[in-house]
Amino acid sequence: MSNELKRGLEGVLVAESELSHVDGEVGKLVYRGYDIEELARGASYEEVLHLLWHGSLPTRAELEDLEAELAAERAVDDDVLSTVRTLADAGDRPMAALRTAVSMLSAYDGDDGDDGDVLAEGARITAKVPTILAAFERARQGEEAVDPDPDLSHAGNFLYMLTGTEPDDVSEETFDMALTLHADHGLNASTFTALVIGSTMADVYSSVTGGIGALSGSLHGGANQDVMEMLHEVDDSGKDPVEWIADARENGRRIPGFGHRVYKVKDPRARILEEKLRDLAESSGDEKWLKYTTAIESYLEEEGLIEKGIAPNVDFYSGSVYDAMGIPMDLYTPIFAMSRVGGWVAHVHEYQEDNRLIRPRARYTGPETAEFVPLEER
Ligand SMILES: CC(=O)SCCNC(=O)CCNC(=O)[C@H](O)C(C)(C)COP(=O)(O)OP(=O)(O)OC[C@H]1O[C@@H](n2cnc3c(N)ncnc32)[C@H](O)[C@@H]1OP(=O)(O)O
Ligand SMILES: O=C([O-])CC(=O)C(=O)O
Repeated sequence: MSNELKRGLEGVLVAESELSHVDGEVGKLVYRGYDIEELARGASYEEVLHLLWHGSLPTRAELEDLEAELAAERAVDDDVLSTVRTLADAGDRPMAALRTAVSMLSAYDGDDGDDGDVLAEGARITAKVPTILAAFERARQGEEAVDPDPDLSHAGNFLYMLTGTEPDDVSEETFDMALTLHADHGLNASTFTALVIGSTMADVYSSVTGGIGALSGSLHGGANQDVMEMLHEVDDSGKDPVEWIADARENGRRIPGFGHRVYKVKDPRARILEEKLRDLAESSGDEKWLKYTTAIESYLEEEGLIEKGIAPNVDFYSGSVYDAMGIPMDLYTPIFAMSRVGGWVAHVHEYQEDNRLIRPRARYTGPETAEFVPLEER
């Protein structure tokens, strides 16, 4: 048994997977062999779910079946929605409220005779996450929840439930593309969390709840909100973005949206989102965040950060895209979860096909022996 310590499990292989591959040296991401760029531009999120869950891009009939399955499962029990409203009133963060609500869903699963079927239960969770998030946001705004519309796509229906208005084509396509881009990414921290939980043969509600918790942190999915907070900080400072970022670097600050455990070059998803941001900024005429983000990236490149392998990741440009769509900042990470739930479900399903309990070890650095002293003598 090897005693080599791999801090943060860097580079450790713990499973085989056919789902997605990240080539961090050249900046390439594929889902089951399909390049992320082609999927982002050519496939809907529902097509990507079919690819991840069922192994192939769907035929028209298969896609219609999956769309109908998801649309039929969008409604969320009133008890769960009432808890969501309570959490919104109490000032809970949306990511925390989502974690609580997903955990609660297991009590209202509907028992379709498929108890323990990861794909069936996973599809139900995937269908309900947008409803939960939209209801949370509406409650915060003092508005009634909007019922899901089964005729709209996964992306379009979320935007509709959020605003009460059917989205235009550009918003729906942009949001759908963002969902596709975030759906899966190898054994990232939240997927690994879901897998560890799944490897004990716990239910998929537990895996997804754990995945949401892991994704919320600032080193992982939470970074998309941090990027937007940084951009506001730059703006509020009245400084030029380059001056601001130079000061931040001098003060030893980590730059959110930069750096990645696997990518040593710019994340291909960041390229696609940057391009999308450029299109949105050009058509709206509001180029502020585009100017700030690109100025920061150029400065960090000149400073040699990118050469050192600390390059823009998926979180660097996504927030500015969501902002252009009028989405509040603290929904960015829950939206990441809304997409990544598809990947979590796919990985748990795949892993459990040939399951082995995941149980690594820590090198013990405590004392060899210690003499026990009873409480009354301490
Ligand atoms: C969807 C996602 O999860 S993508 C990642 C989202 N997270 C972020 O954007 C947060 C900012 N980025 C980071 O904190 C890191 O790059 C991580 C956590 C993503 C990856 O980190 P790791 O692979 O563990 O690298 P680690 O934290 O060991 O950093 C290695 C070196 O790069 C530096 N570094 C890494 N990221 C950054 C950054 N964003 N800004 C400045 N320096 C950085 C570290 O300071 C460290 O330098 P040192 O060796 O001189 O001490
Ligand atoms: O892969 C990772 O470590 C982080 C992640 O989830 C992503 O980049 O989408």
